[in-house]
Amino acid sequence: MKKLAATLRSNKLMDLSIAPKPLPHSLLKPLKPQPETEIAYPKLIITGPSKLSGHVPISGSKNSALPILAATLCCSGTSILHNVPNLFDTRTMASVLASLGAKVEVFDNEIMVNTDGVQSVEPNADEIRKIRGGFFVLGPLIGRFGEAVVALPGGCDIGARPVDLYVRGLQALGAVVELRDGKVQAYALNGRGLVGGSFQLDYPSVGATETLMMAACMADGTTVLSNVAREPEVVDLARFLMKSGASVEGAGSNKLVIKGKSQLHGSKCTIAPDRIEAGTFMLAAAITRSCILISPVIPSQVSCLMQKLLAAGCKIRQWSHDTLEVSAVSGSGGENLRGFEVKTGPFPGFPTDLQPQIMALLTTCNGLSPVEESVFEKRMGHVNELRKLGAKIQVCASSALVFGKDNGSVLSGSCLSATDLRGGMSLVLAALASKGTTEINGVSHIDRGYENVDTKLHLLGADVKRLTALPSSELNSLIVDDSKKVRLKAKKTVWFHWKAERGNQTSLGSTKPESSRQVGSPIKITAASDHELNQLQQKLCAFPHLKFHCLIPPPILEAATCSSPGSFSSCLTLAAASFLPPGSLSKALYTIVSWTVGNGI
Ligand SMILES: CC(=O)N[C@H]1[C@@H](OP(=O)(O)OP(=O)(O)OC[C@H]2O[C@@H](n3ccc(=O)[nH]c3=O)[C@H](O)[C@@H]2O)O[C@H](CO)[C@@H](O)[C@@H]1O
Ligand SMILES: C=C(OP(=O)(O)O)C(=O)O
Repeated sequence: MKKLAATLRSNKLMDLSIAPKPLPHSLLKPLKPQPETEIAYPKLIITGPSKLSGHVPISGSKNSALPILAATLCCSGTSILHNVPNLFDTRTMASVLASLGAKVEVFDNEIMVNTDGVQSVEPNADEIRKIRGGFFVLGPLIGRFGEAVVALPGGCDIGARPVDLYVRGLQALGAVVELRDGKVQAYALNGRGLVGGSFQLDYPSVGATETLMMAACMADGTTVLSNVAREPEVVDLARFLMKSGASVEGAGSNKLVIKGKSQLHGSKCTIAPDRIEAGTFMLAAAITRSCILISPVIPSQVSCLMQKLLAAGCKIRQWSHDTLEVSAVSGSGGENLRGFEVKTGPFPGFPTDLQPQIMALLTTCNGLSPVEESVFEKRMGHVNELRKLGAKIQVCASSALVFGKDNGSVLSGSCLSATDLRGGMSLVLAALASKGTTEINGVSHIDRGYENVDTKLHLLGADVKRLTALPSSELNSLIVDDSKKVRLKAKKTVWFHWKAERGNQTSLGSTKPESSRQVGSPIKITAASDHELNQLQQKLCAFPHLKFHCLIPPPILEAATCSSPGSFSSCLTLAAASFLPPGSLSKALYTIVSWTVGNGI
């Protein structure tokens, strides 16, 4: 553990007699995650307009579960978390903890973490870069072990999302913090551990508040953090830490007073319901002019949204302490909902994580609705996609003006791509209200934050289908014979879903192999080198979304297999071409931009 501190101390460039200086703001911007391949699958196919009815169960909160999972690193022994949503982000967080040496066991919605075997202060950087919440382990690691090396995080691409407040806050607690090779490297300056101190955040950042709170719980002495975030997820984290033996006062207000303890112990915790998921389903009821029951939800956590929906003309009834009924059925005013103004802000302001979804609703209301995004500077990615459905929205920087139904917004199905979590969900909501069929690509963004979203909508009566790439378990073998031919065998018939482009035309298709090319009979791909063969194998084994650019001249379309060595991408192109229906692409030069193997529609 002390290796990092020793290395940093031996660095001649670093003079420990000088107080740490803040790192330049520009250096602290997270690296943008580089998507290796096109994210097309899974897709959702939604046919609307939908009418919803019945009850929807709300899962545990992603944004509470992530910092609480990080906080288990503060605790010796075992922590048991119930009601953890089964999401890409929580599974990734579990791998982050495991990469440090923690024992992590996942049973459906329960996660047990035992940190007694933690041997590293450097979590797997690839996992950290996939999500935002992974970065929060910085606080517990430096708090408990005196040092940490954590890669800059990923998460939704909705702004620069720098981490300067985390760094300056840790420096105020006596840490030396450096940025090297895209990683934040930190150690406690006095060689023992952090010391309590005071720090005022320039902005009430949720992640920085949570990270500093966890670090301060194990600092020597008292820490005062001011202008902190007041979000319910911060309160949930404080509750878990206090159950584990910490002393945290003021959670939910803008000032935290934390008395450091030398040790915290594992405890049990039930993750609170996800207020953003609940809010999204409230909006689903409104946009489809339906009536649904939503529980569990803590009404005070969605009061901002309730005010907006009531102003629009929806009816909301509280059935019990954690059950709401949201109704926008025709006859009760639902046909003609009124537009309204939205400005996002830190809690108790309107949540930025509901801005894209409420914008979808506004496209179906009457009147002009101004929307101002004040938390993230680049959270308008959904607007272009909503426009493809027929929405009329003008954008200027972080503000938008939504022209409602009476100003010409009429939604009808189209082919869309999700580019971030909540933006993706706004497309789902709009698709539910659209006439006809909408295909939504990039649903993996939505799966980061909504557990079983398609099943929940289906049970409410929506016509929603999920199209997935075939799971690798369905593939029974990838055979490489002596002549280095790669054969893909599947247990059941697979389809090839492809996307081709010619000029500005895009063509999407799904091809079932002809009988002569049944899966089970091999796709033969000759690789140009062992290296390319390895690359191909790895990609196919991991169930890939292969992306390549290669023109297919019509004569080669006739070829069923590639018999001579060529480049990796041209071999794949030929393999794909061999599965296209004869003549489908032969009339013009197309570029295959992506293809995947999956189930039939
Ligand atoms: C995993 C998680 O809990 N994610 C939530 C968390 O993200 P996250 O914790 O990343 O969001 P923050 O509250 O930190 O970000 C708010 C604003 O503060 C800025 N900032 C933040 C830190 C910093 O060191 N410097 C800085 O300038 C950000 O760029 C952004 O403009 O809160 C956001 C705001 O409610 C939510 O949208 C996210 O869903
Ligand atoms: C922005 C979000 O997530 P993250 O911070 O994990 O990217 C979100 O949940 O809307």
